[in-house]
Amino acid sequence: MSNGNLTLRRAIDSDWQDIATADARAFAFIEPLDDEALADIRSKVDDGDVVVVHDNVDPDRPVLVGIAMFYRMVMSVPGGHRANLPGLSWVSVASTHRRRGILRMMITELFEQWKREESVFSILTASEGTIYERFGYGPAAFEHSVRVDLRRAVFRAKAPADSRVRFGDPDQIRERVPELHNRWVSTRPGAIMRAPVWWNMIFADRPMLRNGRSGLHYLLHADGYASYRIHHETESTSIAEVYEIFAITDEAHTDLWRVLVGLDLIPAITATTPVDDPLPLKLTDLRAPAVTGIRDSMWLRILDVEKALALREYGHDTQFVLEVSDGYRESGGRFAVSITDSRATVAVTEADPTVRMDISVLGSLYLGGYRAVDFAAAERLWTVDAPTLHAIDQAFSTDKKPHAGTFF
Ligand SMILES: CC(=O)SCCNC(=O)CCNC(=O)[C@H](O)C(C)(C)COP(=O)(O)OP(=O)(O)OC[C@H]1O[C@@H](n2cnc3c(N)ncnc32)[C@H](O)[C@@H]1OP(=O)(O)O
Repeated sequence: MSNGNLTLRRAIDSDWQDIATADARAFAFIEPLDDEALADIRSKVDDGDVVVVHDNVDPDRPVLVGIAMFYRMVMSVPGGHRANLPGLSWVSVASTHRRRGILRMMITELFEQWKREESVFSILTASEGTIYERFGYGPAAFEHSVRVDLRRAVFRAKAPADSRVRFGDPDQIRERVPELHNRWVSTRPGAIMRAPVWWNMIFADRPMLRNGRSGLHYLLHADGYASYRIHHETESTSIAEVYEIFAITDEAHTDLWRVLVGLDLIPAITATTPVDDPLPLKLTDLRAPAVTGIRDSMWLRILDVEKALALREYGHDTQFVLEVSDGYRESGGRFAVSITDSRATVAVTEADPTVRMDISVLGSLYLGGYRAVDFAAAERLWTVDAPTLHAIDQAFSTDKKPHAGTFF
């Protein structure tokens, strides 16, 4: 594909050093990824899933000015079904070439590929909140940043007589952690499964990506694990930063957090948690874990409304005619939706709509991260009457809030 002096093609082997340089500039890294870290990334993506744009004003010296790629990922939807889907990532355009339509050119190319491949959804983690809605993505999962004050963190329940948590040695970690994570994926909508190549990068724990923090310490439980780093917050104080904590059972969640809040000689722990994490309810002082931030951790784009609606389970049986607008592609239309025994049958219809919304709003509702009543209050979702809104709200709500668990 070409557009004036710009050409778009799939990446080849010799592009990767330029990709690393361009990526470091675009994302304000101190240094480009080194050879090892770049090899880790390359092991997770096929060059055929990476698009690059060159400026050919000087045909002897084409300059790389745009990159976009996608990972082939698997995500859990409400009810536990796992969907294959492209995860858009590494999107960048050189500062010298911004706002000339290069992002749009690359996304259009990838959407064409996903159409050929009959993808039902696409996901991404967004660098800014204003870029991706125009392409039909909606914020779909959120996470809290928390800082736990260890002087105030006391569990209500007594500690069990026997500790059920152990530090893992490297062999145990490699053997058990991927299996525990895979079991956790089934417990949350929006949870992203990790292929073995993703684990290689995590277990390699490259010093370059630690930003001066310690290596990872792993805590293992029969039904979960946690990993954390120590870092100097001030010259005289170190704190622990939880890298990840995934618990399949409530008991494992309590046991792992009990060990973390019992770490010696540090005043605080920071962590990223699901927005409905029960830790504050387990402590005598609910203010011990202070929420220091909330982040839209994953955005979802529905590419095929009929298939997407039929894939998940629902919290309430109902019928409605849904009109979806899609200003970027042709995924919208009118759909008769009938939910019985938590499953939906969906068919294209000419009937008058009883619910209307943009495709990005449907993406935001799909995993249960937002409620329909909130979008109605924001005047971004219309229903024919209040009972219809209530029914839609009940149908799309989930017991647990979505949590992706993997940044990409
Ligand atoms: C999934 C991910 O990888 S998220 C990471 C995204 N990358 C970054 O944040 C790295 C730094 N930023 C960049 O590299 C670039 O500024 C990009 C990729 C965000 C945008 O690239 P550009 O080529 O300038 O975008 P392009 O000109 O195609 O713009 C497409 C549309 O998005 C809009 N847009 C682009 N960037 C932004 C922005 N930062 N904020 C708001 N709107 C934006 C444009 O106005 C344009 O709107 P329109 O077509 O509806 O009129």
